[in-house]
Amino acid sequence: MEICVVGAGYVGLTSAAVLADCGHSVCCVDTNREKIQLLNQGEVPIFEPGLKELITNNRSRLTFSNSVIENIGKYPVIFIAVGTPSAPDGQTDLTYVNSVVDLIAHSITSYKTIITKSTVPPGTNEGIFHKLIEKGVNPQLFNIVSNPEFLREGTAIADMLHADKIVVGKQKDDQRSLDIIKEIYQKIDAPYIVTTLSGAEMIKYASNAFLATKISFINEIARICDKYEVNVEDVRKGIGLDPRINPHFLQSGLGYGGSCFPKDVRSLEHSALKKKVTPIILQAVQSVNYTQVDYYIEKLLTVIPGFTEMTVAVLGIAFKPQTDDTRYSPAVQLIERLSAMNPMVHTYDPKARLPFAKKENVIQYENITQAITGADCIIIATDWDEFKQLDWVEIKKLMNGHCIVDARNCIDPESVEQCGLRYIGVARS
Ligand SMILES: NC(=O)c1ccc[n+]([C@@H]2O[C@H](COP(=O)([O-])OP(=O)(O)OC[C@H]3O[C@@H](n4cnc5c(N)ncnc54)[C@H](O)[C@@H]3O)[C@@H](O)[C@H]2O)c1
Ligand SMILES: O=c1ccn([C@@H]2O[C@H](COP(=O)(O)OP(=O)(O)O[C@H]3O[C@H](CO)[C@@H](O)[C@H](O)[C@H]3O)[C@@H](O)[C@H]2O)c(=O)[nH]1
Repeated sequence: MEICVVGAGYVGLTSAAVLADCGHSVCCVDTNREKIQLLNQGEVPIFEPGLKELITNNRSRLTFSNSVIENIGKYPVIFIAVGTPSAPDGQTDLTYVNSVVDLIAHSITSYKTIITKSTVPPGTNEGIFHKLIEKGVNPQLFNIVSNPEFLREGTAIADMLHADKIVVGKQKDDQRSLDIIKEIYQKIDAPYIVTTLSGAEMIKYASNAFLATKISFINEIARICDKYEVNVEDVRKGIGLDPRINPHFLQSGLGYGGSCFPKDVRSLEHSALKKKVTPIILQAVQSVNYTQVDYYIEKLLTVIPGFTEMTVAVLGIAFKPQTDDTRYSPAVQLIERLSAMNPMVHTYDPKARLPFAKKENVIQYENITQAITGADCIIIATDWDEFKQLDWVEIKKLMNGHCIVDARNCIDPESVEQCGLRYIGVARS
């Protein structure tokens, strides 16, 4: 198949590389000149494990270009993988998706299968169909497919290659698109869920909202555990063994972040309110998450005397390990709060850079040793493996104080305490 992937972000690049690896001829286009230039020089503008290698191995079937409209016009299959950020009122900003639809309307001369990978609110793909018709495009010239993506950053390639499902939303009686999708994903062994355009859109939002709900649920349970001196890790294990609950997405910490959960839960809330449905659970999920960093800081102020006088080393900037993405990162939120409160904040992340303008009292170090040296307190804000494997005897020698705050419950309390350091987890007494 000849495929044009529009958008060279996390999803666009991963899709392009995986589709090329499946034997298709793929052109990935983006308006961002710097990204395309880097890609054409053999570099990858984001950190995603294995992506650089996959792109390099499939270079014969994979091209990158800034000529967006030319390639949209040329290819029979178009994947829309552009960003769908939050607008200030919480609804999804469809500017980028709409700009691609405009380009399709301007360039279409032969039949196209238009596949939306971007996460878009229920009704959007129906809207794309009507928009193209309104712009005078012959309905015989295209079909629209909603094919949401469920990959996670950090494990994006495996998630795509070994997807647990392929969701296809299509228009009634459109067998042609389903056949094309099945050909595209021929090498991926996953069950198909075939539904309407809006059905597929809703599956994506419901999936993210459910996972976010699990996280806020365990974070609320952690708050209650804390007051009763119960170890939330025991509770997590205890409930997680029940197959109806399962152990995934029950790790308490600073709350969920990233480019998807915060914006998608908010967008679903907006979609509900638009139809006069009060999404009580979605609102509660967000309420727990919005307050989680502050709740945790309050706790530190209570249990660590003189906390505001301390030099704090925050380990982790990315919203989760194995990515350089800092969008809605709770670690960044934490660093910002501490910088307004503490005299000095050191930080270190194996891949991510601080996304905000330089602050006098915040220093990002290039290695962990420098970040820790002289710190009164260390806070683990992102659960990178590098932080789980630290040698606490050596750490103690470098520190000025003795507080180790494990804001992701990712290290063994005993190994810290054996070295004469104080361990403070999330509801982990
Ligand atoms: N990041 C994830 O883990 C993930 C997973 C599943 C689904 N999604 C969804 O996939 C979509 C893309 O997410 P992302 O994280 O890859 O986004 P991103 O912000 O990393 O990348 C989007 C890219 O689209 C490009 N773009 C915007 N308008 C364009 C246009 N008119 N023509 C060509 N390129 C254009 C931008 O320059 C940018 O490089 C979003 O809807 C997101 O919700 C993301
Ligand atoms: O038990 C857990 C699991 C995750 N998190 C946090 O939740 C956020 C999101 O994590 P994760 O889901 O692993 O990352 P994403 O790459 O954002 O992936 C989510 O969002 C994508 C974009 O829609 C979807 O495709 C994926 O299926 C969905 O997992 C991160 O801040 C994690 O630290 C927790 O706090 N506790």
